[in-house]
Amino acid sequence: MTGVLTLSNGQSFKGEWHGDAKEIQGEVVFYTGMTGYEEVVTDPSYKSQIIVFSYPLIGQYGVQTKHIQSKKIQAAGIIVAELYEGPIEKGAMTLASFAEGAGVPILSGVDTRSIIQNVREAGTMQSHLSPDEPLPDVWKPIQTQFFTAEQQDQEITQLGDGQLHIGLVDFHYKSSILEELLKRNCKVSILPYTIPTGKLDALQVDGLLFSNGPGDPAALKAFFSVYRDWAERYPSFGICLGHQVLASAFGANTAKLPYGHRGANHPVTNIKTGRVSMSSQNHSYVVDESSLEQTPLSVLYTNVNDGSVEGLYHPSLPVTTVQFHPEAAPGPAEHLELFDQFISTIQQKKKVKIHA
Ligand SMILES: NC(=O)CC[C@H](N)C(=O)O
Repeated sequence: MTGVLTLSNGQSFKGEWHGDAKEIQGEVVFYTGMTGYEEVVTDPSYKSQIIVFSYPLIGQYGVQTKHIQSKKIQAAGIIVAELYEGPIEKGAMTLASFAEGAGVPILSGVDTRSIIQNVREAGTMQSHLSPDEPLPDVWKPIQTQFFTAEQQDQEITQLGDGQLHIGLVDFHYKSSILEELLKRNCKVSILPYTIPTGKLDALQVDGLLFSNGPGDPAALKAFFSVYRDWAERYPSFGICLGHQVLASAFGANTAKLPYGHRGANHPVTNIKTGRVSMSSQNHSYVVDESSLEQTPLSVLYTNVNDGSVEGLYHPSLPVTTVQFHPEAAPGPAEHLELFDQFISTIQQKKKVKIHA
């Protein structure tokens, strides 16, 4: 069956339609990594987006549950130049059957380069993906708000039984972030982002990790003063949305990039050491550097390509944030050391506390 992607700038692209899904609308974004489609489509930060993969062949190693980042496919749609449909390793399933089971359409055989050129020129835009359905009269606005200020009826889940107790502030975390903490022998409490401060304090965590997540960080505005209070009292590490939220909590502003950074080879410079390293990225929003003047935070990393802010630190508190993804799932593993640094900062602080 044929399907068609129509961008809100009027350009349309025909391809082969896979699955039973009907018409969907979503923001088109593109991912430039050569591998990692299993992690990408299940990463909650891609919630409701239609992902175009720039690498020309996708699906070549199937899908294995050990790589997936959440319970389901989070992307609204998947667009590839060529879809590999098998044979695949025993125990894996094809990307097509994984997506079909999740009700997520794949459009293959599409000129992905041209779609990406459009997005690079016009910016990320709303799009319509359907099996030859007529275009809608009214385009839905791009969904950017994924959080509500109401108290969520979410349990606190505890995993691991290590000495260090980390609170993972859950903005729809990737499972590999949790795994990095568990690998380092931490006890982890997964905290609803709306957890009341009294309840958090009662848990007596040693540090907080503010997770990745979908959409606009401004959607969490109602909590910024609460998160600032937490970060001033607990060693804190923010990843991607967590970085944006912590920066905002300390008074910074965020802005939307024209087409975002999504890939596995984004070079960043550590301002303190001058070292350039490769990072995995997936974001649309960035911290506005000029707004940092109104905060106590300083820049730790910048993006080599466009100079945007890629990480922050607090000069006197154990607070570090990164816009990129140190958990490297998928992507280069050279920033895994940031988890070690987070843990050792907490350990040092605990030692001081014990000997004080
Ligand atoms: N990976 C993330 O946490 C993404 C953060 C945010 N949703 C953005 O697009 O900028």
